[in-house]
Amino acid sequence: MLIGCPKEIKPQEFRVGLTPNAAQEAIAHGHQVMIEAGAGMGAGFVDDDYIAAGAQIVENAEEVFARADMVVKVKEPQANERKQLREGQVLFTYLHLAPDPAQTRDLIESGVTAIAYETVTDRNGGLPLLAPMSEVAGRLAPQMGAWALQKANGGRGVLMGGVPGVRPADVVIIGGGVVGTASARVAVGMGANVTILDRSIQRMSYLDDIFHGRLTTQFSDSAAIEELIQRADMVIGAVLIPGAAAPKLIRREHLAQMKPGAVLVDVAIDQGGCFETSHATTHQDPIYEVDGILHYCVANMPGAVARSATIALGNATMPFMLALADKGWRKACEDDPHLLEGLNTHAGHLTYYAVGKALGIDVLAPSKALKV
Ligand SMILES: NC(=O)C1=CN([C@@H]2O[C@H](COP(=O)(O)OP(=O)(O)OC[C@H]3O[C@@H](n4cnc5c(N)ncnc54)[C@H](O)[C@@H]3O)[C@@H](O)[C@H]2O)C=CC1
Ligand SMILES: CC(=O)C(=O)O
Ligand SMILES: [Mg+2]
Repeated sequence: MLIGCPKEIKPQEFRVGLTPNAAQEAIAHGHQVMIEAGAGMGAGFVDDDYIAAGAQIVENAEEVFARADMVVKVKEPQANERKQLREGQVLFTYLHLAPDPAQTRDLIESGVTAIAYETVTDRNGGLPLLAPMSEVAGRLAPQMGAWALQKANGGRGVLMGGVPGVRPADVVIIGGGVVGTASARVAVGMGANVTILDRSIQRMSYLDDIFHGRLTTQFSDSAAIEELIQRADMVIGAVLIPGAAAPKLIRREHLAQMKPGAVLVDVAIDQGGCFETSHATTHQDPIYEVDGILHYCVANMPGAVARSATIALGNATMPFMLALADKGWRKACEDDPHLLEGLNTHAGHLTYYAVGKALGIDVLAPSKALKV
């Protein structure tokens, strides 16, 4: 199979879909790999690294999209990239379709077989291709929030760890999955007073165990959220209902009850965000203010630490990428129901139920899509 990897074109996205190591593995499996010139630069991989791995460098993305049997990327295809996708081609990348009707329509119309990293599952009920980036974004969230809390950036001027005789920042984390746990680890490490909310008692029990009383867990209902945000300096939104649009847990009227200059970090923004007033921002212009409350809503946070994030993502995607290349998408998905969960569009059909529900589009069952 000919595997192609274009340079990412989303603003300030420096990750790359294939590392030189992944390219070398694919070539060892008998495949050909084509990389757009300069695609790895932002993550510290030069063209010569790919050439040494046995890959071919091509001058532009058009050639990658035109020739590749499978396109491997990081971010959802942008409008210009979507025009170049076609039926019979496999696209393997993050998609986040539920909050993105335009992308969903374009992918369906293109006929491409699109497998979304964020909906591939594992046998423990986890999301193995989302988890590495959730680890990264989760660790970044308190760091970005702490920066926004600084007075010069519009924040309350509160230091995360406080100082002797002065209270630390109150940090509320909604959602105690991979992002929430990683955020808690960093916020606790910075000395903040951390409360983490989830709806899974089992998950809170795990968090209670591993943090040894260094944070408080609380069941996530609207009363608890309303009470906690009134004294919060920072709220981190880290909920997920896989594949679905994020529930809006803080609405605009709640902002008036918060402390002026408090910060909302909406990590769940790639699924539409869990605060009503959130809209996606970029690393170039990451924060904005609504009713005196700062919002940080960067939808590709790991792009800020592109090298660490690219390697972490590449480690996770490699076995799936190899299975897709070795067996073809159909056999790979037939053999692995967890990979089949990643199938979001195929041959003009939407094949993921939570997206269909969010956007009101009919869905072809993935098991039936295997036969189309
Ligand atoms: N902005 C960015 O750059 C990035 C964003 N993300 C996003 O972060 C979000 C979280 O991802 P993960 O932590 O990997 O998911 P996860 O599945 O590990 O954790 C989600 C948690 O939310 C909990 N939850 C669901 N509904 C809830 C509610 N109403 N209140 C409180 N908790 C609730 C679940 O029980 C679960 O523990 C996703 O939307 C993901 O796409 C992930 C990586 C990068
Ligand atoms: C998960 C995701 O959207 C990202 O890493 O950018
Ligand atoms: Mg994202």
